[in-house]
Amino acid sequence: MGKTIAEKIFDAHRVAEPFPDTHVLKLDRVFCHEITTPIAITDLMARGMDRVFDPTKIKAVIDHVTPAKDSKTAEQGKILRDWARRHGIKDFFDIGKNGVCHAIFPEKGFVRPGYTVIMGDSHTCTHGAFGAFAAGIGTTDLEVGILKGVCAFHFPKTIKFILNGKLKPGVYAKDVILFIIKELTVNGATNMVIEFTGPVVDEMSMESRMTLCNMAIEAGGTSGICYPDKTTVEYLWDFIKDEFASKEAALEEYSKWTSDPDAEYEKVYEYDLSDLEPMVTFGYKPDQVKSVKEMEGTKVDQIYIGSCTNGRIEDLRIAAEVLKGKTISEDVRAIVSPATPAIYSQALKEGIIEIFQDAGFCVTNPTCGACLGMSNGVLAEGEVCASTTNRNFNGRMGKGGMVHLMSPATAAATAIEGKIINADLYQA
Ligand SMILES: CC(C)[C@H](C(=O)O)[C@@H](O)C(=O)O
Ligand code: SF4
Repeated sequence: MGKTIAEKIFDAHRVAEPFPDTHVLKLDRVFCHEITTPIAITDLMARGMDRVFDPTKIKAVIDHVTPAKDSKTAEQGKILRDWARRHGIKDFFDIGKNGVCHAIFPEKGFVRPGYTVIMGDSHTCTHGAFGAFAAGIGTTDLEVGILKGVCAFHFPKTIKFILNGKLKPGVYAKDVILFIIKELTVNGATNMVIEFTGPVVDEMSMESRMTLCNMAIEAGGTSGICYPDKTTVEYLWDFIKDEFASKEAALEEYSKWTSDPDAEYEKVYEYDLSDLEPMVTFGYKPDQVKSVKEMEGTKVDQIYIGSCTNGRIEDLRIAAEVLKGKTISEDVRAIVSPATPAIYSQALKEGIIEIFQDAGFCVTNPTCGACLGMSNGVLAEGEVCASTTNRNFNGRMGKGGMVHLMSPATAAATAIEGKIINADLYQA
């Protein structure tokens, strides 16, 4: 019987199987941010176990609320900062150099095909875009990961999506993943890995694959995963060129991280996405999804473009294309948060920041910011936000606020209209 990519990664990392269906895996990366890691650090200190397994495999960032907005968030940042210094964690990204964890860590080349990655953050599944097994975990697992460099998982039961056809212009990875979550429902992939395969994925950039994998958790998935290919090698090349004689050699090595044709799946879904329309959520659950056309005319108060889902350069380019030479409706306010300093700089160079500002957007520093309703764009009671983020839970961006999840193109068009609208009106 063949194996899935996740099973192969498990086989290559398993150090023990102490109980049936408990696979203890060696970790290649432990990622950390200032909301969840300080709890683990404080607990480890209290137990007299203030140690780390390998400072080169731990990467840390202050990203959720930065610059700090109050004493509590200042303290969280301080605990993480002091810990990184104390243990010689060189890859620690603080104010001025920091960005959203799931954008900055891949951008720095920290994720490779075949890796195991954990983080105390639910959207860690994003990194599966590189052909890695990447999972969000809780405080206890994080503590063990930091101390020992291992983590226990159940067998990676896998659901496979074969995405055929070619996306229409104006339809993006965000529309694809919203469609998939609608099909799966919010529990449809609980404790399972979601494999994204097929011509639609093959055509996607790494940025788009990250958008796809990012929302695997919104269907309950442990990790999203794409097979590494030429696009993966191109993206990583600057970081791996000393390891391989050529890109072809890298591709050959990474190709082992692919599922066998006779691998066993829990379920296989196959779709032709050639007719897929832009999608948007309408309720408080990410599986409450309709086409943008069905939701057209819904009034919004705020537009937010950013986050680990859609705050990358590709996303800003797409939104700027729609916004170029236009201004946002007088009835709304709009905020954009480039996900990392490198994305911000690139957007500046390309004139994208100017387009956003001329259109009337507020441009913030790289941060999770408004995404989780803790800073930089909290909604008031009863307000509605058109957002490129990944969660529309009740009150997510502010108590009593409502969020509609959509692509950067739809968000940009919605900013111009002040109501949800299909971006095709503004696209050449
Ligand atoms: C703060 C953190 C624990 C949380 C998560 O795990 O997802 C956050 O990133 C979010 O998106 O709500
Ligand atoms: S951008 Fe939003 S979803 Fe992503 S890690 Fe930050 S808070 Fe969580």
